Amino acid sequence: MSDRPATPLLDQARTPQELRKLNPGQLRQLADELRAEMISAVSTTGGHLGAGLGVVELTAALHYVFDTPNDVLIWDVGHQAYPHKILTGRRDRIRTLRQGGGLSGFTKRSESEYDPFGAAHSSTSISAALGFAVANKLANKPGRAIAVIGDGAMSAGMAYEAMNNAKQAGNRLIVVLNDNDMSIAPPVGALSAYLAKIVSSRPFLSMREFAKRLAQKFPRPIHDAAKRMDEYARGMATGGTLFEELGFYYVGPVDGHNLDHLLPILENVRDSDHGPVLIHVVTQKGKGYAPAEAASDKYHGVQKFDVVTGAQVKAPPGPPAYQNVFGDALIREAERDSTICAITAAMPSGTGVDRFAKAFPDRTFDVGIAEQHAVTFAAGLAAQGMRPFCAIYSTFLQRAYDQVVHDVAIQNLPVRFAIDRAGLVGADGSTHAGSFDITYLATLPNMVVMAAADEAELVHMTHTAAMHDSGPIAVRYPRGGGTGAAIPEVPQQLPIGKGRIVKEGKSVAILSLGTRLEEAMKAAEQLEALGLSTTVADLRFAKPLDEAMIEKLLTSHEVAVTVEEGAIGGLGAHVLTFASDHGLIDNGLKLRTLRLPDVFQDHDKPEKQYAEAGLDAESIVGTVLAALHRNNAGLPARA
Ligand SMILES: Cc1ncc(C[n+]2csc(CCOP(=O)(O)OP(=O)(O)O)c2C)c(N)n1
Ligand SMILES: CC(=O)[C@@H](O)[C@H](O)COP(=O)(O)O
Ligand SMILES: [Mg+2]
Repeated sequence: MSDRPATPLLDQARTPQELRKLNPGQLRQLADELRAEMISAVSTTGGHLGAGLGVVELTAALHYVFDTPNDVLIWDVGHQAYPHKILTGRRDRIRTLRQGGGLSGFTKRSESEYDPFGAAHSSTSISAALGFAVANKLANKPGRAIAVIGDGAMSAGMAYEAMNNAKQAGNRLIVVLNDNDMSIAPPVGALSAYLAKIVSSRPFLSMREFAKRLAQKFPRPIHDAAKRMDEYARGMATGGTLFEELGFYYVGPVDGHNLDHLLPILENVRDSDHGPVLIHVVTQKGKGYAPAEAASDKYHGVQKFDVVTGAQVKAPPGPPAYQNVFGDALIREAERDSTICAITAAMPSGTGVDRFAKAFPDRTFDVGIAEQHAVTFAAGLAAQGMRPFCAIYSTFLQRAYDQVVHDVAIQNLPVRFAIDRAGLVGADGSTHAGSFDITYLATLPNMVVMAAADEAELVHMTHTAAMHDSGPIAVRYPRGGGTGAAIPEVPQQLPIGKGRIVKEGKSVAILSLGTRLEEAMKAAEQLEALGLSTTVADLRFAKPLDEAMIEKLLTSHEVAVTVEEGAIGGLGAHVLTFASDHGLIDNGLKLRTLRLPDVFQDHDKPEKQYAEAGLDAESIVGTVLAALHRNNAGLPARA
């Protein structure tokens, strides 16, 4: 055994074309180098680590066996795609991950030809891959579509809708089920138990075993490929019955870290002339990095960290995160009221429901990545007398919009929606921005929509929601920590549809919603310094509006500006409509609405995103001065 260090291989595998020039025996070393590179990169950027560590071998094997990008490779969610990015020409930029102007933390079409389909919201990969496969078939073009979907993502209904429809793709569609027995939290539900049963009840499918069974099954050449595949799949009885009943040929379970097994099995599936095939690959989230393997969350999402110790660089101690303020406030409500319960869609820690679960395990429901089910499940609970809090990020609630309309709002059921990650979220970028919930909820009859300006307001609004039995109600709040406002000992029940004047003034009125209040107050200070007396109102409700307060403000100030952490169609639109309906803009009022721009903003630091969106203090001041035809010195603007 030579004691000379092995020649690094990662430098020779900058693209899949280069990778495929290596011989199979070199892939083990390549995978080790790839894993080390990923750990090093993420230690400097932070981001999603555990999922990518679990698919290092799988990534190398898929790009080695399949002719990417002609064979399209679609990663579900895409948070595990850092090794994929390193092997597809982006190693030089991998340390720009999730930073302004840098690589996205998920797959993104505009970023690379090797990212045929963008992701970030889970469970879309099989549908997308099926689209590519059928398109190839219709165009009589070669090329397969491979969807890599996790066991967590496989708990969403959309995955079954796609599999139910997949037969038409034949052998052009391959689904790789990456089963690491983890979601963000441990997986839940019957599917997780089913997969565990398969994995625990039989050895990994080795190539020798695979070939032996194949030979046993087909001693004589069978010319009819369909018959061959059918017998091989059925006869092998490897337990993937659920998938076989959906029309897939199940192959597995396969050890996803054993390249000696992975490569030949993938080659066989590639060359099979029948399908679709589902390969059940078993991996370990966090594989190959001891601190991640030992962590309960397998380092799903990490801050920058010390590679040697795994110690993450903790943010300086600040106010409690909104998710935890909500979790604790809900516990207080549940102590008082035994009908209060909490539902999360696979995001217990991100929503603060994990805290509630410790206090009230019997009244906590993690339904898996199943937002549509979560909402209608909550509607059923409410219809039968419970007071359910459905805690779902703004962006993920988009997936359950029809359930909100059809099952909750139309029936006027008292479901409470705790909408975290409202507004811009920073590093996760446009796929995770909570831009639309004001628009998509405040337009619904019966719906009450609140926005917390700080953590004290969140406590009051959680209580208000708990006490609101006459129909659906939502409270939205942003990602991260609050303003440091004191957490009230006794939560107040806020009068529905009533805002509050935070600062009295005379000539300018800023109508703020949610946590833009801080910037609104800074803007008011700047405007006062320019001689413009400014009122600041925290509207608290996007629906119903505080019409009396708004009418008073609009008829007693020269300029009025609404500001919200939401896209067009939200608070500003409702205030404009109210003003128009009541003739409040007929006599020269200068009314302006500040909202998110009509673009999907890329990832960056949230404060930068809000400045870019024109929702910071400077932009509010600029809007007022422009309305008054003045410049930033407060002087009349030159004609
Ligand atoms: C619709 C939707 N809901 C929730 C999430 C948040 N989320 C991101 S990754 C993840 C867990 C995914 O588990 P799995 O598919 O098993 O992938 P793994 O991290 O184990 O590789 C969740 C719930 C999401 N991305 N999309
Ligand atoms: C990949 C994914 O969708 C989640 O991991 C998400 O990134 C979590 O977002 P937070 O970090 O805001 O909880
Ligand atoms: Mg998983």
